[in-house]
Amino acid sequence: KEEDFSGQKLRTLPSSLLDKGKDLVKVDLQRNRLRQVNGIAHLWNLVELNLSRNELVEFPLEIKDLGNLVKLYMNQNSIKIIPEEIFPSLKKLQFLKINTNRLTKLPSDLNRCQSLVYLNLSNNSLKDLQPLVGLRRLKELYVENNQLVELPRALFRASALAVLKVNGNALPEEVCAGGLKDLQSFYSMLDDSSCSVCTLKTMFLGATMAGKSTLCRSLREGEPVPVAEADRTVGIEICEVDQDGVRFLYWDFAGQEEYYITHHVFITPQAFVILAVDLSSFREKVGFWINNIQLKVPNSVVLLVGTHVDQCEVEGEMMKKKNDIQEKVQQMLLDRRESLQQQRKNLEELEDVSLFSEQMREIQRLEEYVLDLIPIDCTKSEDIVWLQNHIKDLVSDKETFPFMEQTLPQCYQQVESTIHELVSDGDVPRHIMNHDDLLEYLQNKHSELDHEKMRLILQYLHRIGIIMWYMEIPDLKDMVFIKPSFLISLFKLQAIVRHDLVSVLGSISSRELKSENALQVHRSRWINDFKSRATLSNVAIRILVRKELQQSGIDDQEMIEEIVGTKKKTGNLLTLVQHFDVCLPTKQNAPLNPEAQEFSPNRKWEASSPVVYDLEGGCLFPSGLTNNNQVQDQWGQDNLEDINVQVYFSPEIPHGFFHLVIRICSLYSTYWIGQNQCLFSCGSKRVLLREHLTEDGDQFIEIRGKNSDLQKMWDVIKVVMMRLARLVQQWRGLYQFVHSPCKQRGCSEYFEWRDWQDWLDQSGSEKFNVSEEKMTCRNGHTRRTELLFPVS
Ligand SMILES: Nc1nc2c(ncn2[C@@H]2O[C@H](COP(=O)(O)OP(=O)(O)OP(=O)(O)O)[C@@H](O)[C@H]2O)c(=O)[nH]1
Repeated sequence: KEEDFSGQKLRTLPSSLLDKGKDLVKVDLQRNRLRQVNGIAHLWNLVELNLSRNELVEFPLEIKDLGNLVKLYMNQNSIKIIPEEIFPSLKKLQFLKINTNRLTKLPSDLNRCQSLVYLNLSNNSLKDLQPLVGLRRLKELYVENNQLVELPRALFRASALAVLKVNGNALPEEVCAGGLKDLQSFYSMLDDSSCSVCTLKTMFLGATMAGKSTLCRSLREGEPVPVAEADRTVGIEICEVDQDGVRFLYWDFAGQEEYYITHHVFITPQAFVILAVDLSSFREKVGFWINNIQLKVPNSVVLLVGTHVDQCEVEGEMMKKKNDIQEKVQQMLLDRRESLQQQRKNLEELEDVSLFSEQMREIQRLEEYVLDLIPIDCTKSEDIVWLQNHIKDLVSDKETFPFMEQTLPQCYQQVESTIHELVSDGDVPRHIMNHDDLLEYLQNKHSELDHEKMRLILQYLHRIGIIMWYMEIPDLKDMVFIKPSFLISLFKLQAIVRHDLVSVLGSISSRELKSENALQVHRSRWINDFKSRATLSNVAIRILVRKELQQSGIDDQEMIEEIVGTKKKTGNLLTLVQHFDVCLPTKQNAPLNPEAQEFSPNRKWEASSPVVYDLEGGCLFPSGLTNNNQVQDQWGQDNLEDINVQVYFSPEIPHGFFHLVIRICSLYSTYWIGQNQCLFSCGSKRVLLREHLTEDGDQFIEIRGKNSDLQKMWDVIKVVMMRLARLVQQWRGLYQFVHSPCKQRGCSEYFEWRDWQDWLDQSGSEKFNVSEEKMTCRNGHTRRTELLFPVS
């Protein structure tokens, strides 16, 4: 009664299948090359049909005759249109997957398929979901990554709907992420009254001393504002400028290398980037910046602004430099486009192209937008005014900035004004407010907004940077930074993210040491630990932060304690930087206590003198590590029988990416970290992550496991790859390939992983698509498959 014809390169339905006629209830035809399924109507008793990952362009009309169908898989084809009059006949159909196709429109009678409970329409190009209104039993609906600008209100009134996923559409991000309830709240607010707003987050990026702060402040004032060299940006500075109906939120990023690792947190999609380039200097790495931006936010608009024109001494130097940079940028973009095209072509040439439809979509989505370089002299009024006008013209172009205008409920603005009033009234001296207090205050003024609605508004205000509220961090969710500049200045205060840390540590006075019961010897150890192991004791962090807070005039002890933390409780600030992966918590290993009382069941066990375990933890700053010695010592030699998976990144591994990868290791209790390697133990298994970077070559991260129990090792590798994949989602311009290298010494061949994304997707029903017992590489070396692939 069941037939499995999957993965057989079929182009038509075989007669051996069709002959079975009414006897069949379930057929699996996934991973073939079917463009039509003529004859399928013979199988009129079918209850489940899987046609996913084929080459269907048209939805087969004959499916209409399969009136007993309960489950239908049509995902990962190239279907463009579904004709009318199919779904009304499928009276029993409960489950339909038609995600990852090319649908632009749904048949208007889809809502007559009244048994539907599960419907997946993600990854298409749908603009309208009206045909879904009236599906009374629908419980789960997936419409992620389409082109929806609006959702029919009646959809939410369907009482059965319990899951609705709409990420990746032109709807406010936080609303989509929140799911059904939030969508309901949002639309009910929108129904009350709406307005359209133009907000543009503008980020100033570029090398240190390039003139970012000068540009930012001068554009804000409309005239040159000199910035003293001593007044370098630390962390990020934010300000707001209203110009001709457009609200610019300027984010001025610090250019020093120490801060790059915090950038990824604040660089958000749909932004305008002003990339400052010092034309009088020869150290500019424009390519580095553009690459970073492209990898993280491929759809942002980048304007290159060349500064210091007045300091280009030799005549013609400026033009030469400008042309040179522009040429290089053009070449870089061209290379990138070509490499994307090549990747696409490679995929298209593969035998079973349907397997790669998800990847193809990803590649097509990537595009870049870099505008010509504008040379200016930041000390000249007319240049600043000219740039201001130029930006004004640019942003008024809807093609360049399609995302700028959004329709939002009117109450969003009202709540924002209330918060501004609150801050300017000076009612709250602290810039930080307890979440419940803030909510109470706001609800007093806006009684029509319930908790849920207010939360959505606060989330929106957080996204655009008006307030900062990290509701996803348990330790911080009760706290709202109603003045984000304060948070940034905390980062600035954050004694620990700074370029001159060693000298700051050296300047800690005896009195300051005493406040934490520390001695001079401790101070020396902190300096040594930081220099040699990139680790800083929590005690030192507390001293530095307290000092900075006091220096900036904050004397509220309760608040200082909350931010700084105590021996028992981590301060807010540390929680924050750890959450942002700027540093990792480390435990200083306490030596085993030989006096410790042995544990035996049923006998009361008492801890030995707690003093032995009272060594305080610290923070590790991966960016400060300079070698891999410790990791190497622990790992020993590579072994030919190690499990070895290579995850390639195209076009390259982003700057600072490996520091985030390290985080994966730190989730296991025993781990060692080096400059570009990290190692962890999970039970008896050891797994090494190693970054391979060459300027011109392929860049990849190697995951290597010492071969103990194979199945268990693959399980651990799967966890690592899942975390890696989740991390990569933050770099929308990044593309991954996975290989297992041939295990023969000296052989450069490899085995390509195909279905690894499905393998990682725990909800995916498909298994890993390798069935042979042994695999042979192109050079003829044979190995057992389970050493190369996680065969289930
Ligand atoms: N003569 C001249 N000086 C400029 C120009 N642009 C910036 N400067 C000066 O260059 C120095 C560095 O400028 P900043 O704006 O602080 O540079 P930044 O990129 O913000 O630097 P970081 O904060 O370290 O990242 C300051 O002293 C500016 O006054 C320019 O076009 N001409």
